[in-house]
Amino acid sequence: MESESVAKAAHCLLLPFPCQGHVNPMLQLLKRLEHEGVRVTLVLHRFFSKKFHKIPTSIATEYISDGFDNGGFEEAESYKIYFQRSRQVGTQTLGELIEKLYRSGNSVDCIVYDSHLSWVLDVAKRFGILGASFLTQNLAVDSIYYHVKKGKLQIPLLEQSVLLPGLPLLAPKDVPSFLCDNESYPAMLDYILDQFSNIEDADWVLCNSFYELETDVAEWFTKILPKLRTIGPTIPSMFLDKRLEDDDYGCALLKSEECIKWLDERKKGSVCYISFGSMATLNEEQMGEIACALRDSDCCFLWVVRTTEECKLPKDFVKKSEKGLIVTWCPQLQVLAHEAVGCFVTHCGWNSTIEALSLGVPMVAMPQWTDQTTNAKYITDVLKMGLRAPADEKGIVRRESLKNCIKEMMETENGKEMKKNALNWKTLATKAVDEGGSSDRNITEFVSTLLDI
Ligand SMILES: O=c1ccn([C@@H]2O[C@H](COP(=O)(O)OP(=O)(O)O[C@H]3O[C@H](CO)[C@@H](O)[C@H](O)[C@H]3O)[C@@H](O)[C@H]2O)c(=O)[nH]1
Repeated sequence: MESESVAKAAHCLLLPFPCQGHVNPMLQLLKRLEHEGVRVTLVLHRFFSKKFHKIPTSIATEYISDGFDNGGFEEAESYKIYFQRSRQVGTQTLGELIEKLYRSGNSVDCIVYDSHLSWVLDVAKRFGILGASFLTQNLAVDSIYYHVKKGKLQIPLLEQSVLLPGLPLLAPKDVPSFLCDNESYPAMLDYILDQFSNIEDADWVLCNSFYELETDVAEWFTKILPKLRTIGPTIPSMFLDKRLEDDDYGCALLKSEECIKWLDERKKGSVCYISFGSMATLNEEQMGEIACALRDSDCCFLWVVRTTEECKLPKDFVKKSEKGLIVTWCPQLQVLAHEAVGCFVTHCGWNSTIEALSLGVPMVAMPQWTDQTTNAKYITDVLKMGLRAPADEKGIVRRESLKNCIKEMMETENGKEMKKNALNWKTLATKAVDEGGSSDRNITEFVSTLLDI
């Protein structure tokens, strides 16, 4: 009876930004809210839902349109056109969805939306619904963008370093890439900054980070945004506090290939795992340098090369051997949790970064763009659990540099020290989400607001 009345009390829509790196943390929050007795509906962009390899049937799912139902960003003529039209059509179709739900007696109390979809807050307000903005990048990056949006940091950042409250001194190479080069992707930069156009009006601001990880910047930010709460790492409980069983991500854009059996046959700490996430595209020269670094390294390797990137591999490169395995997609958390994995060469997407620190895996940072440059700075200088592979004047990380970084991580005392630091972060991350931890308390506080409605 009790759970029935709770279920009636709160219905929350969760609306992720349509890409893998944004849907994963939202799904974890969804499962946690469900676990606490909140009724949740996942709202997906229609084009995005078609890309999924699997969406669990247990998740109540609804759809909205962004005006590009067949291809999303890829269908639009430009980012600018996509962002304008998706805001307009999204506003309309989300409103229609809420009305439809009302008519079927399924009224909505709160919408948790990816902060990149800031227009959702206007829709929530129009219907008198609570709006919770979900920051899927970390507070350091959010703070930098916030300062730019509020006119407190002038861009482009050329030569000068930046010092902001609660953050280390950031050289131009450490700030989000769009702030140094604000001309290549002006529409994308505007869109990113727009996360902070109305954030003060959100009823809640949730962030996929944890207090112990970003204490100083969290303290500063909560003075500006009193409703800001860290709720991460939003990775499946089975990899952290183990409170929820059989709790994998559940939604995947791509089908994972078998690689755990291959890892099972490798020695503890002997494999270097390489992945550049779901979006980054490397040029052929860079792919060739990575291939040679891996071929010439003493360690084994597991390398994720998405199907769209495979044509850039050197023609004669062997895809499966004793030493190495190339897959098009893998169950990354299981891979990072595997004892054979000794280090992770990463593009430093925030999910990959927080997953690696939650599983105690040291990293070699090869940031490509956006927030990844700032995450790389954190991995090396703040978390002290990795090295940044130096790039040359063309922006390419050469084979010798990468090989040396991998060797240092896997074979030296310095590498051992970083592994120790990584394991320390793993402990702190687990504590944050475990019962009574900082993120757990913040989620409980958020849930109690929903249940009080
Ligand atoms: O073979 C793979 C490779 C990746 N993943 C998962 O895919 C996600 C990738 O996310 P992330 O590391 O954040 O990279 P992107 O997909 O590139 O994410 C985009 O979104 C992030 C969150 O905003 C940003 O930090 C990144 O810079 C941006 O590129 C992670 O959960 C991984 O576990 C897999 O499951 N299997």
